[in-house]
Amino acid sequence: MHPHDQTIFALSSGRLPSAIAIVRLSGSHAGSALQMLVGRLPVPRMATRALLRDGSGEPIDDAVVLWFPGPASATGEDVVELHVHGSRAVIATLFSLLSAMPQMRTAEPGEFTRRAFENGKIDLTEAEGLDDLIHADTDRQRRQALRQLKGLLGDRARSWRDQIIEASALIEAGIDFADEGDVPAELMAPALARIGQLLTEIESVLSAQGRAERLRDGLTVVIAGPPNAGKSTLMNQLARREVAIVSPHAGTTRDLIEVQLDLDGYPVTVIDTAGIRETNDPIEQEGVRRARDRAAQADLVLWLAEDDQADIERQGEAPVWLVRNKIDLSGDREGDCPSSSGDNPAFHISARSGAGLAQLLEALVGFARDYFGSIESGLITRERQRTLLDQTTAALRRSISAIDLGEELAAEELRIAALALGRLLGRVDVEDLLDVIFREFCIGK
Ligand SMILES: Nc1nc2c(ncn2[C@@H]2O[C@H](COP(=O)(O)OP(=O)(O)OP(=O)(O)O)[C@@H](O)[C@H]2O)c(=O)[nH]1
Ligand SMILES: [K+]
Ligand SMILES: [Mg+2]
Repeated sequence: MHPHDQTIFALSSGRLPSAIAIVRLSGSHAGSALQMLVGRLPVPRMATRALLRDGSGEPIDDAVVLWFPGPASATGEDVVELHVHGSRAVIATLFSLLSAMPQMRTAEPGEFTRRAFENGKIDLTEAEGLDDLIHADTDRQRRQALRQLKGLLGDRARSWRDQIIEASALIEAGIDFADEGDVPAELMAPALARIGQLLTEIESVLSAQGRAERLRDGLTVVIAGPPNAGKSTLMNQLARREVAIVSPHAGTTRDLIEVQLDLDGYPVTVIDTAGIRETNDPIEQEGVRRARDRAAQADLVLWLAEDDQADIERQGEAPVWLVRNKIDLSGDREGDCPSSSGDNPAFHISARSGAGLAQLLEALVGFARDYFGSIESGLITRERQRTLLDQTTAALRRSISAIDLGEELAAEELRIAALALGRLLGRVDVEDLLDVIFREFCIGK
C-alpha cells in the first residue's frame, strides 16, 4: 500500500510565515537529499548549522539541519530535519527542489507516524495518544494524551496478551499430552487461575475507567428555554465574546451556535439554541426542532427562564438546571437558590449584568469534575479501545465456562481474546482501520 522506497517530506511546523519552519524527510533517500542540499552528511543527531544550496550552487537559506540515520530515528527510517526561516518563499523553493528528486514526494497526513507504527517504533495506542496530544486543547487532555503516548495502555495490553498466550499454551500442551481423555488437572488448574486473574484485572480497568473517552470529546452543555429568556446573552457571557446575536426580538436564534470552553482544564462545549415555542414560521420551527434534538443529546441542560415556575422541557436523560435570568429586573438575590426542580440546583442570574454568573460557573466546574470522575487514572481514551477490551473479557469468560465442555473450545476462546488484544495494539489485520486513524493526523506528523 505504502511503497516505502519512496521518501516523504512535509512541513512539520505550523502556519507560514513563522520565525522558524521545520521540514522533515523520512526514507532511504533522505540522506542523499541532505547531502545534495548541504554538500555533506553532518554528524548524526547533532544540530548543525549549514547553508542550503540548490543544484546550481545558489544559496536557499541559512539553516540548522539534523541527521537521524535509521533505525534509531522517530520513524525507524533515515530521517532529516531542516530548520529553516519560515517564509513562504524559502519553503516553496525547498519543496520544488525536493519534489524534483527521484523517489521523493510530499507526505500524506499522519504518514510519518504511520511509518513509525509500521516499523514497530510505536503501537497503535501510542499513535492514538500522539494524535490526541497534538489536538489537546486543555491541560487535562494533554496529561491524558501523554499517558497514552507513554504507552501505559499498550504495555498493559501486551502483558495481558502474553499471559493469555501462556495460558493457552498450557492448555494446548495438555491437549497433546492427554492424547485421548481429559487434560490432567495439574495443567488445567494453573491455566484457569491465570485466566480468572486476568479477567478481573481487565474488568477493573474497564470499570474504573468511567469517562476518559469523554475527556477527549468534551462535555456538552446546552442552553435551552423559551424565546427571549436571554440564552444568547448568557452564551456570550460564557464565551466572553459576541458569538450569538442578541436582540429583543423573540425568535432571534435559529441555528445551533457552539463554543468550546476550557473550564478549569475540562473541555466543555456550550451550545446556544433557538427559543422553544409553538410557531408557524417554518424556519423557526426547524430551529426549535434542532434545539430539542440537541438538548436530547446533551450531558447537561441549562434551562433559562424569567420565572421560577418555568415549564421546563426535558428531552433526554441529562439533568436540567433551572437558571432564572434577568434578576436585575425582578430585584431577586443572585446566586444559587433553593431548588425548585427536584434534585437539580437552580440559579438566579443576570446574564446582562453578570450577577450570579460566578456561582453558575463554579457549579459547572463541579459538574464537570464529577462527570469526568477519576479519569486521571484512566487508561482507555477511545471507543475502539473499549470495544476491543470488552471483546477480550467476553472471550475470557467464555473460555472459563468452555473448560468443562472441552479444552479445544477453551483454547479457541483464548485465541479470540489474544486476537482482540492484538488488534488493540494494531498488530493484527487492521489495514482498513489504519487508514481511518492516520487520516485524522496532521500533515507532517
Ligand atoms: N434586563 C435584562 N435583560 C436581559 C438579560 N439577559 C438578556 N436580556 C435581554 O433580553 C433580550 C433577549 O435576549 P437574548 O439573549 O437574545 O435572548 P434569547 O433567549 O437568546 O432569545 P431567542 O434567541 O430569540 O430565543 C435582549 O434584549 C437582551 O438584552 C438580563 O439579564 N437582564
Ligand atoms: K431574542
Ligand atoms: Mg438567542
